[in-house]
Amino acid sequence: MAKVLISDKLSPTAVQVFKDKGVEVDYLPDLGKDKDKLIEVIGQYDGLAIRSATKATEKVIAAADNLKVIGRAGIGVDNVDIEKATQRGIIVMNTPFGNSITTAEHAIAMMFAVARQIPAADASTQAGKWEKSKFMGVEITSKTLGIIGCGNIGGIVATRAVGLKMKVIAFDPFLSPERAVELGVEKVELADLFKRADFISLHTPLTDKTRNIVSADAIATMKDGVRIINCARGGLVDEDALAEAIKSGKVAGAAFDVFTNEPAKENVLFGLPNVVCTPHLGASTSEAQENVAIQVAEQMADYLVNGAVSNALNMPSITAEEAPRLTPFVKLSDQLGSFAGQLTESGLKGIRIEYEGDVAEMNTRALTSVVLAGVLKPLLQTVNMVSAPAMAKERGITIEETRREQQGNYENYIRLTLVTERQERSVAGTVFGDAKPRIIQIKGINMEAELGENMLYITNKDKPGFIGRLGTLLGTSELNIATFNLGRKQAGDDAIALIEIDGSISDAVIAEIEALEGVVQAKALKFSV
Ligand SMILES: NC(=O)C1=CN([C@@H]2O[C@H](COP(=O)(O)OP(=O)(O)OC[C@H]3O[C@@H](n4cnc5c(N)ncnc54)[C@H](O)[C@@H]3O)[C@@H](O)[C@H]2O)C=CC1
Ligand SMILES: O=C(O)CCC(=O)C(=O)O
Repeated sequence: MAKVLISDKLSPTAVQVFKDKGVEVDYLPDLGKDKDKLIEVIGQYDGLAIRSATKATEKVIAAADNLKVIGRAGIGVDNVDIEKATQRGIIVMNTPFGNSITTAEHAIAMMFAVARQIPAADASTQAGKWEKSKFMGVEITSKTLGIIGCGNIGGIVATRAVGLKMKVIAFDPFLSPERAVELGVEKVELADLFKRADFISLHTPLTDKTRNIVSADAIATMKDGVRIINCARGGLVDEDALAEAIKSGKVAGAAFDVFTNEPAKENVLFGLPNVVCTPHLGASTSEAQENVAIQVAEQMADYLVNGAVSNALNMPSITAEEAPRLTPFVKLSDQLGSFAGQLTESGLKGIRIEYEGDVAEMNTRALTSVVLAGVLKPLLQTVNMVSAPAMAKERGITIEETRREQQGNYENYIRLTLVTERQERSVAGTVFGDAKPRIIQIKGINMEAELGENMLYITNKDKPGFIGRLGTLLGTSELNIATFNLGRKQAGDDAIALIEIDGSISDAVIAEIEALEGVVQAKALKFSV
């Protein structure tokens, strides 16, 4: 039974979802803060469910010998080393929509708070002062809100702000003109946004491009009295530059939920006039936490139990509905990759995968990942379908995928061609109605073979007497033949034999086979069945 660790505070519903789906679960919500303890125990688990306190660092991942999936109950995955997880074949998934409304509402709440200085006015009033003239605010109606990053959360903020009668402008290189119209926003360039906005709200991830997107230079181009809201990620705004701009009066206020260093026990913005801060509360509503907890548990359990993949950041999705239909093709892809990989001895330069017929309509991205993992496995023991595309890329192997409708007799087939420094070698297979994968062609030679755990692959000169000699040798070596498949192009050409053996084939037997008259190549191949 798969076992999951929840190492951050997650709604208890997640525990129930895991249990209902047949996954064992340990709920240790404080463990995420104790990185040494996490490293000590992580090796026992197949899944790790987290929020933001747990840092799935390189060290944690290196110790995670059984880990298959990390699930983030939330959106940002900057607390997960995705590259290292991918290299170890661990899927990283998030819940991209479960807390978007809640976070957008927090941004709107922060905009009001900074427009009307509500926190400071509250503190003053409850302290018994009645400082009515001190807390003069501004209306937001008819003001311009500049949104940087107009994805899920930015888009919700935009529609709420339009409802509040604001003029909304947005900078987002991936925002299509159609979506901008749908949201009621004007798409603008960043420099234009800085010049025109009365309020600026950030909603991008933190990347090399977005780090300090609000810099000292950017602030200098803004309107005097601008107010800045950050409920996305610390580091999007240069906090020192903003602090100076608040002190000088250039910026009239800032509302921050996220900080460059978290937990933010101290920060250059703290205590400045009209700065409103919350401790990364954007996603903290009961509704959002229930949503993300249920969603992450369902996604992780679906993967661990059925192989369905959703919202993975390092792997194509496989829906629960398509997983059963895809399963025989996953097996075929694995067998083709493994077959070709085990026969490849010289430097691999390129991999071509052709999908024809029914299979071309399926999730070929996932199948391609499986093929790649099969090909690379003889070289890289730890590779799997998650890590294979990155590992192939790292090694400069080009991947070409083509898909077409049925043209020949087979309702579906997959042909894999490996391009090495010396040659091109191809192998093709199909899945019949019985859901069993079959090899149908090797190096252009037709045959129909099912692969078992131990296979003997032989290329030989097609001359009389060879099969007899081989049979005798296998018999005297006490190797029982389970199935025997032969193929050749024309009489007298090279022929191929693919033989299933009950038991493993030693190097000594392979050497004896190689010594038989007419043998060009002999190899013992192993498959997972
Ligand atoms: N404060 C909190 O508790 C929470 C914070 N967040 C954070 O909010 C942010 C936004 O989340 P979502 O809207 O769900 O993400 P999303 O992926 O739906 O949207 C992000 C948008 O940023 C845009 N973008 C990327 N690079 C850009 C650039 N250089 N300039 C301008 N736009 C750029 C993308 O095109 C995309 O449309 C994330 O950083 C996420 O981690 C999310 C949930 C809760
Ligand atoms: O889990 C949380 O409280 C933080 C949520 C968040 O920052 C995110 O989903 O990106």
